[in-house]
Amino acid sequence: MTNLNLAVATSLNVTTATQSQTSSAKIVARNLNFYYDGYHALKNINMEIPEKRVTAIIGPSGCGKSTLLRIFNRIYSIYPKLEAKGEVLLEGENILDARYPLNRLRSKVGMVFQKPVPFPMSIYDNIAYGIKHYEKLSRADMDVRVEQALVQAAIWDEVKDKLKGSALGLSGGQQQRLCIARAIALRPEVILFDEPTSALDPIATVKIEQLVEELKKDFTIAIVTHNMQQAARCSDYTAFMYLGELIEFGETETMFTRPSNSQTEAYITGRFG
Ligand SMILES: Nc1ncnc2c1ncn2[C@@H]1O[C@H](COP(=O)(O)OP(=O)(O)OP(=O)(O)O)[C@@H](O)[C@H]1O
Repeated sequence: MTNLNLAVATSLNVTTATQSQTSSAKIVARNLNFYYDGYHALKNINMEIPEKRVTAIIGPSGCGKSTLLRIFNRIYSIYPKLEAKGEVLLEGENILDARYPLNRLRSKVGMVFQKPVPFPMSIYDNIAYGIKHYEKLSRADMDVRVEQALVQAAIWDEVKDKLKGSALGLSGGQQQRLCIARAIALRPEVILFDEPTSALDPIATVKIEQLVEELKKDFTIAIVTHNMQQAARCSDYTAFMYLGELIEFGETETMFTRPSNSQTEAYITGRFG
């Protein structure tokens, strides 16, 4: 502990270690390699994302964090010349297999991006829009689903009186929670967060972190973050990546207090990256 950044270490959620022992793997990456037009961006990644826990993916810029996250919902497949090799199993099925239907994958694995991008429509329609793609609901059932998603994303009280108002009129933090509500509304099993607070002020950031903590009761969560304190505060497990490789994976408390790899320790303590 003495060598480590005390501010980060003291942020740790110490309850997580005991919780984590009972969780099974929701996503399993096996011998995963990824290439951008021949450039080898991910090198033989083997890791497990535990169910209904928060897994943080950390590492210096360009190490492959976002690439890994995006493979988990196969976003890359819309671009030519990008290739994944190996397996990513979601509940035992390989989602990299082209026969795994993209529609099914997108309904099971939601994504929240760095910059909130609400659709240019009402708050209500932002949530209802995605649901309509997958389900035919009556007006009354849709109202219930929209409300549930907004409640679960901790934004209902702020928007319940202006559901017909434009989503673009919300603050950045509110827009990000709306985007989280949009993902939740499809009832996914996994939610991927790609630096969800990097465009937000500290107060909005705290709200999102509290929300992530709350959401793990119902969802499996993976979050890419540059913020060590955020990883320490809101994750149960941490994956440290460097130059396209997974260097260390473990319980967050252990990683931040007793990392087994010297590169992990150097990164966590701010000596590089
Ligand atoms: N579309 C692309 N085409 C070619 N190379 C890419 C592309 N996207 C990413 N890369 C390369 O793949 C590697 C991993 O990038 P990635 O964005 O996954 O890293 P990261 O750890 O998320 O970085 P950051 O923290 O800066 O967002 C980097 O070397 C990057 O330059």
